[in-house]
Amino acid sequence: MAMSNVGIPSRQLYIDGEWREPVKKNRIPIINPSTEEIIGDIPAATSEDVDIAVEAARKALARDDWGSTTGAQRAKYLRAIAAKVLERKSELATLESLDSGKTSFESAADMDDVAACFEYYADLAEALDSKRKTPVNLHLDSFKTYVLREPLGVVGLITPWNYPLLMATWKVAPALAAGCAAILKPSELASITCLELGEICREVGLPPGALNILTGWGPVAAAPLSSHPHVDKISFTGSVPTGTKIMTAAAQLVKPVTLELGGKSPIVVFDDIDNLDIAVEWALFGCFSNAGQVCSATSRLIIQESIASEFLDRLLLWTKNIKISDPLEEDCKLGPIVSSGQYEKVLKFISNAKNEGATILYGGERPEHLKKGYYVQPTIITDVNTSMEIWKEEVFGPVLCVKTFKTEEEAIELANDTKYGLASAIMSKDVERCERFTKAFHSGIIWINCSQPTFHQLPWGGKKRSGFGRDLGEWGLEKYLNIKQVTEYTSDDAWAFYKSPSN
Ligand SMILES: NC(=O)C1=CN([C@@H]2O[C@H](COP(=O)(O)OP(=O)(O)OC[C@H]3O[C@@H](n4cnc5c(N)ncnc54)[C@H](O)[C@@H]3O)[C@@H](O)[C@H]2O)C=CC1
Ligand code: BAL
Ligand code: NA
Repeated sequence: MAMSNVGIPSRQLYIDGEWREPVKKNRIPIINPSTEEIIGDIPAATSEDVDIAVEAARKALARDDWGSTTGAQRAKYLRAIAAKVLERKSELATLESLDSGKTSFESAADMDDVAACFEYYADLAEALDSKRKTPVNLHLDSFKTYVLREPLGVVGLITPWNYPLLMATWKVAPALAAGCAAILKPSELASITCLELGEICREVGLPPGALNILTGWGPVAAAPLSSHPHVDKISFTGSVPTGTKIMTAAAQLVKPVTLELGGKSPIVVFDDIDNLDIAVEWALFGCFSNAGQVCSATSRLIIQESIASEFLDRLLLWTKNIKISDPLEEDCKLGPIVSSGQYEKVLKFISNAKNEGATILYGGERPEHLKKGYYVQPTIITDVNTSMEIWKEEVFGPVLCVKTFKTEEEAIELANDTKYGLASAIMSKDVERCERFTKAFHSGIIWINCSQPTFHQLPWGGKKRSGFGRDLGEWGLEKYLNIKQVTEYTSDDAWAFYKSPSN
């Protein structure tokens, strides 16, 4: 087994710029999914702590050191955070792998993305200063008008475990760039690196209360944010059932939400591809990277019948070549599933598929050489029909299901045959066909001749049951802004709607 010299820090809740013990003093064990061992614990916040954090956030907004900052001043904090993340990159990446089971290569890439995302929103924060006040010309002499972009207020950011620090950053960086005060609630399954973000904020001198980090159980530590009268918005990434609960609670207060809820994304492969192996590798990466625990995983392979057999043969060879091991081992390409609960869920999806009549072409079990840890082999399932659970439901594990098609019409129908709409991929060298599919796919993200590359300049989010609103890019910043119109009457003349009593 790969050994790590990195110790697990023992932290409290990060509230008002300092570490605070939760009011109820409870803690939650941290489990390393590759050993199934308890390696530390995190504080478990309750509604009492949420109230304290919300108050700290409100005070930060009311104080000049945060509430009156310019975008350029906030950019300095964001850049300092990015620099600290890079300084601690190797340690943070190891912590991410120990907590979530991510391969060390993927954890290190996440830390680079985290730093780059803070840098990107630092740029946008600076650019916001010139857009803060935009005059609007009405072609009327009697009015002067303008539009202000202001921080929306106190925002609740509820994030998942599949990219723990990166998904938090997709929300924290733009929220701080906008000038909001935020309360981050990471997933109880992987919170270590998000707590370290608290230490980084303390070290760079981020004004107290601008970012508060509460770890704990979802229904106890996160639900109170959705129903809190002084939380102005919720931005959430996670499951559909939890997204529904958050939206229901927020609706009672007409609180805006953005929801990123995962999917069952298709990858459509045509027989005109130039290079089979290149397409095979994208199909593999699209479903097995991060052990398939990716909201945008292209977990439905829809392949043209004429090349299906050859494609599957190559896919099998590539799949057998994937190194499954402790995520800290060199060249590991598939680590464990994040938790025992998720592991059991993935295995159940596979056994249900078998019981419904599908064929497990490869995998489906714990790898023989790994006796401990929540490992599942990369799994390829064929003989799938569209009424099966494995075709319809998000597995969130390394499980690819395969269907074939003959015509373009059939391919698009299969691709869109899902309640979700996050991402869709097409592999074809026919440029016009790719354009037709770009238009026909019902999703927020389109990949052409690839699957999964993600850039923080581009909007991220879906439609249908995958949710609404966008993270990343300028769209990821806009949602944390209040758009305020200001209309000033500048004429010396009376308005003269009513008859004046003095005439
Ligand atoms: N869209 C995505 O990126 C993700 C999708 N998922 C999907 O969700 C499934 C279950 O994973 P979970 O960890 O159980 O996801 P989840 O949706 O329950 O957890 C995500 C976050 O929501 C919080 N949460 C839980 N209950 C809450 C409530 N009542 N109110 C407010 N926040 C609450 C959790 O503490 C966590 O921080 C996965 O198998 C996968 O299908 C999971 C993680 C990420
Ligand atoms: N590339 C990843 C984003 C997600 O799974 O949410
Ligand atoms: Na963990």
